[in-house]
Amino acid sequence: MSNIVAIVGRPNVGKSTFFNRLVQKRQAIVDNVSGVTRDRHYGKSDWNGNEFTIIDTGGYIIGSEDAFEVEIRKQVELAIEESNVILFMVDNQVGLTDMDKEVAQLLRKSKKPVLLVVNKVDSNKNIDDTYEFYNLGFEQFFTVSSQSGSGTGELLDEVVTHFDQGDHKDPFEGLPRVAIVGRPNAGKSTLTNALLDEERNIVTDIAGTTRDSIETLYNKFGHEFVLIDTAGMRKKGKVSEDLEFYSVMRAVRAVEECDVCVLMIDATRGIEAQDLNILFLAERNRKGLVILVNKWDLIEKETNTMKAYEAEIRNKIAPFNDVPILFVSALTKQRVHKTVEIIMEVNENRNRRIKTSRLNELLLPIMEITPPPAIKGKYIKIKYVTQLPTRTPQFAFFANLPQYVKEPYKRFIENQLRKHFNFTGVPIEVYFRQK
Ligand SMILES: Nc1nc2c(ncn2[C@@H]2O[C@H](COP(=O)(O)OP(=O)(O)OP(=O)(O)O)[C@@H](O)[C@H]2O)c(=O)[nH]1
Ligand SMILES: Nc1nc2c(ncn2[C@@H]2O[C@H](COP(=O)(O)OP(=O)(O)OP(=O)(O)O)[C@@H](O)[C@H]2O)c(=O)[nH]1
Repeated sequence: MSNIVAIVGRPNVGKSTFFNRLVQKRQAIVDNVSGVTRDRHYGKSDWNGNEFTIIDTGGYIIGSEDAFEVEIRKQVELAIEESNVILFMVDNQVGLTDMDKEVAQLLRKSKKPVLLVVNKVDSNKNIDDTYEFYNLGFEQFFTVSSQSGSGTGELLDEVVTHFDQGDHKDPFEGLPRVAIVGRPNAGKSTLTNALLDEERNIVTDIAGTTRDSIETLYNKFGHEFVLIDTAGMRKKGKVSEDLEFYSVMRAVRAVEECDVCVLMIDATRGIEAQDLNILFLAERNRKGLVILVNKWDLIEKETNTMKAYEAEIRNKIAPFNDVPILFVSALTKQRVHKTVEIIMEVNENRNRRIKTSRLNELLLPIMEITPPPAIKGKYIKIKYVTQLPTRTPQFAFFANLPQYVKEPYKRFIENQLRKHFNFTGVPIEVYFRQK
């Protein structure tokens, strides 16, 4: 279940300052693990044990005031469609502006909770100035200082009360959940149709109870999974999709709700920055991943075309490149069945559990022959390994001096795990702990 909080508001009110405050601590840790550069629009945070995703919808508005009108409308529509709670931020130092009123107008259409956040209230003596914001017509408002952090706690206490508590019944409990994502026009709808259309009798559409996702059961040829499709992704043409940011934001919810993410690439365009953003999103969320190079029917083939294409992709997505890459045509249904098989295999890999005895038998001798390099004359001794009881593959290695084990050695270990067990398409994590 995903909980997504979106921050909207006119430029310069402090959205990214607030965003950074929330994601900072955690992001530093996550980035360290994956080596991925921080996305300035998307991050993870938590409050009292409630994990959530925070999206900063700002920062890309360029050009004239007219352009602003259009952009802010898109921002707000996206926030309404894709998030669970919306934070509408205004600036107490500047006071109430016409732009704020326009944003408020758009937000009134939302059925999702909107919390008005008056930012830059740096000291209590500014509180009196905030009352003009009552004119925006929101029942409740919160005063914060993104710079110092004051007021954040009270705001978050309220935010988490609006989260999906997961108390509704999932009719597809236990089945793998699959999201098809990719840039506009990559062929997502065509693939969905190819998978589902012809055998209508075994296709059921169930609109999400508290969410807006549409979930469709795929059950053919002995394979069963749930295709998830968010309402926002389905509505076509409502928002122009030319900006990199939008296609990523549209993918956020689908990626969070899935077990396996199918990333579709248009073969005629190749893998692009947006695709990599979605891929990192899946990796950071520890989801299974399958890459489909679609529209392969349009490519002129010579010897090695496929090989070269594949090599280029693997190079671009490194270091996480133990990922299935399939060349398909959703239109002619070429290799669509194979795609299903691979999705199921990746899901199986993601659930793979390896016995502690087997891990130790295999890895201890390898680590004996190739130990981590000694640091300042100190030798690192790894005593045993175990897979953690987590939902996705994570391994703990117990050692005398875990702090001395560096990234390259962790990579080496990860590669050994991948060499001996099938974890294709699955991010795995390796931790070193004190023993
Ligand atoms: N005094 C004060 N200044 C703040 C506070 N929060 C943000 N600022 C300042 O306000 C300015 C704008 O902040 P940003 O976080 O970049 O604003 P934004 O809403 O993300 O702006 P866009 O990226 O243009 O959408 C910066 O100079 C911040 O330092 C605050 O709580 N108090
Ligand atoms: N030649 C060829 N065309 C394809 C293939 N798959 C999709 N197309 C075409 O590409 C166009 C876009 O396909 P869609 O399935 O609508 O793409 P989408 O990813 O759902 O697009 P958005 O909804 O805009 O995000 C359509 O004209 C399809 O007919 C393919 O395998 N081969």
